[in-house]
Parts: sequence; structure tokens; C-alpha cells
Amino acid sequence: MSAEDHLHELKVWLERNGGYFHPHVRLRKAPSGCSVVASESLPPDSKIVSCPFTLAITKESTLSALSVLLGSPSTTRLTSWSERQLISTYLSFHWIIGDGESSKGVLAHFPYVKSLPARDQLRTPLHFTEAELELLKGSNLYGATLDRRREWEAEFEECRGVISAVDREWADQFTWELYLTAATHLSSRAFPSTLISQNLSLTSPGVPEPILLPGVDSLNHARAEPVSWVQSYLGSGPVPDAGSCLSLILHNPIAAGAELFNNYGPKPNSELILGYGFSLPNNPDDTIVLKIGGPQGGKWEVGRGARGVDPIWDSVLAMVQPEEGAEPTYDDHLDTADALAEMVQQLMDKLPRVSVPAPDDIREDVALMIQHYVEGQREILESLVEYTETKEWHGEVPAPET
Ligand SMILES: C[S@@+](CC[C@H](N)C(=O)[O-])C[C@H]1O[C@@H](n2cnc3c(N)ncnc32)[C@H](O)[C@@H]1O
Repeated sequence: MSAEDHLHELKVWLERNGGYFHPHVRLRKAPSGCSVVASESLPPDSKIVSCPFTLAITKESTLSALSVLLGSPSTTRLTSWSERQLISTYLSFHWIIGDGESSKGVLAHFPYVKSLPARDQLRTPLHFTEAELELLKGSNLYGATLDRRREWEAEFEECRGVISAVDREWADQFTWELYLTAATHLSSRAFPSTLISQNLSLTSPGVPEPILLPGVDSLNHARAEPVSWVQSYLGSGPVPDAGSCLSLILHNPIAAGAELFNNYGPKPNSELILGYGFSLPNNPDDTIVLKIGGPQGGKWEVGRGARGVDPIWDSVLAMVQPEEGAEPTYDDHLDTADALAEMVQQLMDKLPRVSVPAPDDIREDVALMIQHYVEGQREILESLVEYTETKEWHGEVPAPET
């Protein structure tokens, strides 16, 4: 079956199970998997796609499926797994077992899983070659990538241990590459679980868990696109009635032939690359992480135009002041500006240099992504240099003592 056939199957399967795709939208094969295009013009506020809650892939749904597959003695171990371990292992089992008789009723997402981008289409840094990863050295993203790889590898080993105790053949097929692919699908397509909970709130207390909403996750991202994720929760109890669903509404009119976009929220390129495998040029939401050691230190995110730098200034100022709690002097301010400028210069010197077109061993799309990211980091650091200069030269520090 071709990729287009799989996308068609996804649409048919979703509609057969109570979901919806607007009759004037088409799923098209794209380098990253698929894109959604209008076959005819669409008026404002069109409902594009709906996923019934019954097709959502959640921590709970995957825990019960895996408990059946792996048998009740494994259930205690499974309950300690994270949502990423459960959902990634559940997706992986679709590839391990296949859609024959043995999986009927337990693995319920074959048309969805088959429509997902193949491993060689994924571009998060955990899918970079060694040479590509090397290009990130000296940036925040390099460390974040290594941390994530370490964390996911440990999770994978834990999952494999449980599977191995049940079936050695399954464990042999449950490879790191398979788990990484599934975990990347989750990181690049997840919605917050609050969307399908009874009291819908994106800001409710506690961290929402990632869930998958087949179909609703087929649109690419456009920054600031006016889009609503609309919940239709039927019934008044904690278990939603049949027919409950989550829909995507696009508020702008769409011209025939144009691509339809979701809005994943304001995310810096570091997050887009690490979680999704793409970047935006001149991304206004870019940030850099600055860490300062010592008792007055901490970790801060600073955005373009030195957005969010004031607490860092205060922290460095507190460090350079010889006397704790004393009113800072003119010299304290100058020392703070110097210390901050030096720190920024060191970070600037460490930033990698990326050229596009890239050398032969670097994929063009990867080089471009890294270039967008590094340019953003550099521009933020330059804005910090400007900030320290402003502090120093434009009278924003107390006058020198005479
Ligand atoms: C939720 S999926 C969107 C649909 C996806 N294209 C697919 O094939 O299923 C998210 C993935 O789509 C791709 N993507 C989304 N928005 C993008 C954009 N603005 N530019 C490039 N790729 C994008 C990335 O590969 C990302 O991991």
C-alpha cells in the first residue's frame, strides 16, 4: 500500500468510528508525513476534523491494552510506567504483532499507526547522524538532546525487561529504534489530556499527560494561526458518553488548494526541534537558557529583545555586591554589566557555526533547522550585549558617587 492509501484508510477508519473530516479537505503525502489541503474554499470557523474520545490513545487505554497483551502478572510493573512508556510500547506492538487475528480487540489503531511518518522521515535530534549532532555542540540543545536520549534509553530498557519476561520473541523485535520512533510520534503529535477530561481547562492544576488524537494531529503548525480545539463532552459523569469528541475549528477562511494549519502554541525553535523535528525562521518565541551558579544563581530563559533578563541582572548584581543587602553602588552596576557581558561573550563563542548549503554528510533540512536555531540563539545573546550596554551607558544605573 502506498503512503496515500494509508492516509485514505486513516480517513475512512476515523469516519467509520464516529470521527469526522471536512468533505473539502484532502490528506496529502509530504516530506514530514502528511499535510492537509483544502480541495475547495472553506468559510471562516469551519470544523476540519474531529476525533471521538473512544479513539484517543491515553495512559489509561494503553495500560489496559498492554495488561491484556502481557498478562496480569505484568500489570503491577506496567502501572509504574510513564505515559510515554505505555503509549510508545502500545504503538510499537502494532508493528511487532501486526494486524492479524492475535491482535484483534487489543491493538485498536492499525490504520492510524500505518499512516504515521516512517522513521527515516523523523528529524528530531535523536534521529540525527553523529555528524549532525556534532553541529549542535556548544548549544543548549546539544545537552538537552543527550539528556533526552539517556532518559528514553533507560525507559526503553525497563519496558524491554517486562516484555522479555513474557515473550522473548516480542522482546527481540522490540528494538530501541522501534521505541524511539514511537516515542517521537508521541512527542511530535501529543495533545494535553485535559482536552478530553470532564472539566476542560488547559490551565488546570497538575501537569496534563500527553495523549494522541488520531486525525486531529494531521495538520502542520503555523505560528499564531487562529484555531480552536473544541471539546464536546457528552453526559454528566466522569466517563463521557458515546459521541464525545474533540474538534479542530479554523477561524480564518481558507482558499481552495491552500494548506490548513493547526497552532501548536508559541514554542521556541529549541522545543520545536527537540520535540517535533522542525524549526521556524526568525522565530519570535525563541529563548536561550542561562545558568548562573552559586547561592544567588539559578536557571533562566531569556527571549528575543532580552525579554526576561531582569532577574538575571538582579542575580549577578547580588553576586558582585561585596555586602549582602546593601544599596548597590555605581561600581556594582558596572561590575554587573561587565560580568554579564563576559558570560554572554563566552556563550557566543561556544555557539556552533552552521553553513547552508551543508557539507555532504549533513542533510540539508537538518542544516537549515540548526541554522535557524543558532541564529536565534545568537540574536538573543546580541540583545543581551545591547542590554548591558544600555545599563552601562544610558543612565539606567545610579550616578557615580563623588
Ligand atoms: C502533528 S504532526 C503534523 C502532521 C505531520 N506532517 C504528519 O505527517 O503527520 C507534526 C509533525 O509535522 C511536521 N510539521 C508540523 N508543522 C511543520 C512546519 N511548520 N514545518 C515543517 N514541518 C512541520 C513535523 O515533522 C512535526 O513533527
